[in-house]
Amino acid sequence: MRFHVVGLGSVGSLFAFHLRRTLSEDHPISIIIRNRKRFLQPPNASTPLFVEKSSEVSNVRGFEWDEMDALENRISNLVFDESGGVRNMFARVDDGFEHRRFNRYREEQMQKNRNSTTSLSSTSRSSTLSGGRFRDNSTKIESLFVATKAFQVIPVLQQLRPRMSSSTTIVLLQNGMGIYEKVINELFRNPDERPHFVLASNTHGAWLRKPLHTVHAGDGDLRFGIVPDPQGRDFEASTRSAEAGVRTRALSLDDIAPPAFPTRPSALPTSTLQSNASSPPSLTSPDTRYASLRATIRLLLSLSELNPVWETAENMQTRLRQKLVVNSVINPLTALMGCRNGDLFLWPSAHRIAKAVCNEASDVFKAQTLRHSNVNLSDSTTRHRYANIELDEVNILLPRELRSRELHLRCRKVSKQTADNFSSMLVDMRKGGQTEIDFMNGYLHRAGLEYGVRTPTIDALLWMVKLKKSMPNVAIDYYPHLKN
Ligand SMILES: CC(C)(CO)[C@@H](O)C(=O)[O-]
Repeated sequence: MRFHVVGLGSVGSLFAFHLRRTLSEDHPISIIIRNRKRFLQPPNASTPLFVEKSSEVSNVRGFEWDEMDALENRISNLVFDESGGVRNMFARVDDGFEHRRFNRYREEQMQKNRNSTTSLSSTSRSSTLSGGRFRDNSTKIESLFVATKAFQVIPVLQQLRPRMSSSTTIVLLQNGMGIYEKVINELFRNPDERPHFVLASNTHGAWLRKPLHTVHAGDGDLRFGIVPDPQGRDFEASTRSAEAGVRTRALSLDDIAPPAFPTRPSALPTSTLQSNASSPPSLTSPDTRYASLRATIRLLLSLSELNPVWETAENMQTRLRQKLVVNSVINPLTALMGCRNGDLFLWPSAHRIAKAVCNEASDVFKAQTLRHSNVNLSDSTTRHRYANIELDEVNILLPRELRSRELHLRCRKVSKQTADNFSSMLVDMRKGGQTEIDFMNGYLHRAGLEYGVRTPTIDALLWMVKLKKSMPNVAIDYYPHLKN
């Protein structure tokens, strides 16, 4: 079975490295790159990926490289009007230099595009140019690890969608929350045609020394959970099994699909999970639809150096929310202050801001939990009781990890564990690129509005990051006397 990886930042590179090291050579790994011009030499099967850990550098080779057409890639985010002119632009740019260069020649490219896509502009009022525009690759995608930035997921999946089906498995590895919901709403509304989704949360510290060379700076873990099946298959049946004793109830690959078809599991790494299914399904079995999901989960479990943990869907939601808060504290504060993660909590003011964010986020989670719990608010006594209580009293319904104090402790712990790192948001901002703030503080802000919870500190950080990103950093140059 073939696995694809898209997004070759620090996390994507670390993943691709460990996938290649773990999988037998019978299983090709294709790295989808968005622009070969970013490489000094076009990559090929002997192009290595390097990972540096504790000053020791290792490398692996043997990848296949899929190239998204650079021009198609850029123009796929342009929305054209009837005359072929640009109506709106969601240009995905990697840094300020790319942006400026892109601006310089976009008119020329657009002109070429207008000439070659007249039918597009004449048939629709407003269309996006997208959909499988790979120059020379149309391989079907069975399993895809998406390690791009959160804001790149939609355009990238939009382009790859023609190569996917309801049997494909997509692993989302982004920081932040709300990405899966956006993907479903914008790209896969029909549950019958929807691929399988796995949500993952990575806490390993990693940064790119240069393209294709990742520094694995701090050990963390890799938690992942399968999004419940719209077709109703229960991926967690074994955890509820009446036959198994409480101690032996665990997630089982056999709840996803029986083994041995069609992924030649002898060629996959040996899973620590034992299979107890009797016989492989037939060629026409509906289990073929779930084969890539089983193989992907099995592969994730075998990435032992990344400390993988398969979580139930419910536990995964807790993990994702916990990480969301850590990111909503550390990322904007380090990006605004221009400091390393470990510098933050040396200062009482940072603690105050972090505590306020954790309180607000925990209140949002309590309100969400209350709304989705079994508390029957149509019952007037219960409604009266809950209408008058402080959100604190709902603590009992909230997983311990999402209580304010625990969240604050978690922020401090991550800041310490990644003390020498520059956060991804600080790096994005310094490169002049887009940040993931809309999927971090932005997600909590929107949830606060939806559940009627005020989030003033979360919002202030959100607007300040946006302000910092948009305001040119020149003011001081106009007033030289202020520099002394
Ligand atoms: C947690 C975090 C801030 C640690 O570096 C990381 O998720 C990041 O940089 O986004």
